[in-house]
Amino acid sequence: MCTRRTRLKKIGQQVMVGDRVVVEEPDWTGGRGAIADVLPRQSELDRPAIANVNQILLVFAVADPPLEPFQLSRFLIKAESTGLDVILCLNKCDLITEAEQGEISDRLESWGYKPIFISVKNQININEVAKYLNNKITVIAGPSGVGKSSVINMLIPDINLRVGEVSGKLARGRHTTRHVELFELPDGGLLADTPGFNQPDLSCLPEDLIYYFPEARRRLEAGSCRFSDCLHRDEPGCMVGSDWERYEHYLDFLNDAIAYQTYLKEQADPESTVKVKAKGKGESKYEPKLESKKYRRVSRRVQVQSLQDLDLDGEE
Ligand SMILES: Nc1nc2c(ncn2[C@@H]2O[C@H](COP(=O)(O)OP(=O)(O)OP(=O)(O)O)[C@@H](O)[C@H]2O)c(=O)[nH]1
Ligand SMILES: [Zn+2]
Repeated sequence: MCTRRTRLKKIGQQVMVGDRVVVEEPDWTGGRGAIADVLPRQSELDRPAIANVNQILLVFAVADPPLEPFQLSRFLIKAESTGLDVILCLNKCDLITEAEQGEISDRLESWGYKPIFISVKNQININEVAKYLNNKITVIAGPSGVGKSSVINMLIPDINLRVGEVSGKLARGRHTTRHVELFELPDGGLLADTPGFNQPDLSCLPEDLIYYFPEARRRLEAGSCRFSDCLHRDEPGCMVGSDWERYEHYLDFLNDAIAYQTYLKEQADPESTVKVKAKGKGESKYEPKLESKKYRRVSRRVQVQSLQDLDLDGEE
């Protein structure tokens, strides 16, 4: 509803969903105004393109569809790679016993997570989830059919999402992957939805990957590997080791990451317009390749974070 001041256009300042802006000359009745300034962003996600997101609410189901560890791991890694906080919510707990819940809980604790078991059907722990979302900007993600729409409906009763119906998908902006909307939570805070997808694309660098595993990250916080370029595949003096459940997942994702890096190197010919700037500790990022060093911007405060391909719904 607002226009962007010419000055902002000249400096190429984009306005994103989630941005805090200064609006001049607001026309309250017409719902119009002019955006004069965009305040510094705390975070920036691609896909969905939202600024100032605080956390990701990852929703999985304990059954129907069955909880698949490798798929869960993949979503967790993708979420961790944004650098945002991750809340793991396991829905449909009405479908399993308490003992089964305990087993899942123990297992995920060894991964470095403390899942919240919920049931939209039996209204279990919904308030617990609501507390986490209070006054934060949250993006909800997870595979298809786990109950994301059901959770959103429960948290925001007047949103009128039609659960499990194709026609209801329009309400979530599913028909266009460009559509991003922040919904207001009744007790304060904003929630954005991402369309369902089954295999998020992992486009991180090999040296960053290990930091997206909390259980391995902990070991690296306790001390460094002997080799600074250690990829934690049994190198001598490695602090990470192989005695952790998700080590196999790590090796699998590492192969993807190495393939990705090879691809980037192939792209890194003089014609290429982007390059990867690796800062280590999970902070690599792309930046435009500039002619010479003196034109390069000094390190940006705002960390450009990517939640790419969270909306690979195939309709783009
Ligand atoms: N047993 C049980 N079923 C649930 C629960 N929550 C949701 N469901 C059912 O799970 C199915 C999928 O729910 P949705 O909310 O559409 O799932 P979604 O994650 O939004 O799925 P997509 O729109 O495909 O991304 C529906 O049939 C719901 O009724 C729950 O707590 N327990
Ligand atoms: Zn190592």
